[in-house]
Amino acid sequence: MSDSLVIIPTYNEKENIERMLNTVFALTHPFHVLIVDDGSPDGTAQLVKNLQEIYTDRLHLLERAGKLGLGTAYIAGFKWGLEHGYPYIFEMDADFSHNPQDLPRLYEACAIAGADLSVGSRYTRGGKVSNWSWDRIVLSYGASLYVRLMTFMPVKDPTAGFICYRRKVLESIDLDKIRFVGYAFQIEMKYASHLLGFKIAEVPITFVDRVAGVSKMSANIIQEAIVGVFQMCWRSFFNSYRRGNPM
Ligand SMILES: Nc1nc2c(ncn2[C@@H]2O[C@H](COP(=O)(O)OP(=O)(O)O[C@H]3O[C@H](CO)[C@@H](O)[C@H](O)[C@@H]3O)[C@@H](O)[C@H]2O)c(=O)[nH]1
Repeated sequence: MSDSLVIIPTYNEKENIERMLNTVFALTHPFHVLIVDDGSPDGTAQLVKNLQEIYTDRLHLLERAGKLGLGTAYIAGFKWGLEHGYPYIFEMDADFSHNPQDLPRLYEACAIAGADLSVGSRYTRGGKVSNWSWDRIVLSYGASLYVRLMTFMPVKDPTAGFICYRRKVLESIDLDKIRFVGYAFQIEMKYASHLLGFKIAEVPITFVDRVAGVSKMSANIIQEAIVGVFQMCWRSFFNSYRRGNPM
């Protein structure tokens, strides 16, 4: 048994997933991995099944029928991780935009330094973005500013998707109340954690744009974030994300 589960959502990541898994499993800390694949037409899930023959106890696979969005993939993964008893549960992209070598630093920020969740942050001191197009930088930085102004969250990179959660955070949040399915899901999870009083630490990382495969960013995802953040703040005025509270 390991104390750490890394959830990696995948949609058409055949070009990245084998190298990613080999890298994670070569780390000194004995991370386990759960792949949540949404029926990738490129055969990502079959490749993961082949790798399960090598990484028998450490590599798990959840298959879903179709592309249901990043947010619901993580929610399914969180529920699986909680059911299987992991004390620390991580989010990470499959495409090396998050460097798996940074996983131990996120772990230490929680397990040693005492944060409830640690966020791999591009916009905290020491963090940066490498080889992104200027329009993607403007969009991402603008989104972060917008969210910080709307929510008053003390998090410089609220859209970040490289995270370590202590299980108590995921147990406290009513995961069925998380409404965003796209990347705004990242904002909503941090917002819920913040409202419930959990201690959020930002760990500086360098985010590198993917070299293989394509981003799944779309106009719908951006629209969900702009309109949705406003609705999210409004709703939270009246109700709580805490498990057991009506919303
Ligand atoms: N299962 C599943 N996986 C998905 C889906 N959409 C994307 N993914 C997976 O989610 C990861 C991130 O997808 P990308 O499309 O590469 O994301 P990105 O544009 O680089 O966005 C990253 O940065 C954003 C902030 O700038 C983050 O908000 C986002 O979570 C992600 O880390 C990849 O492993 C990808 O295969 C989906 O519908 N279903």
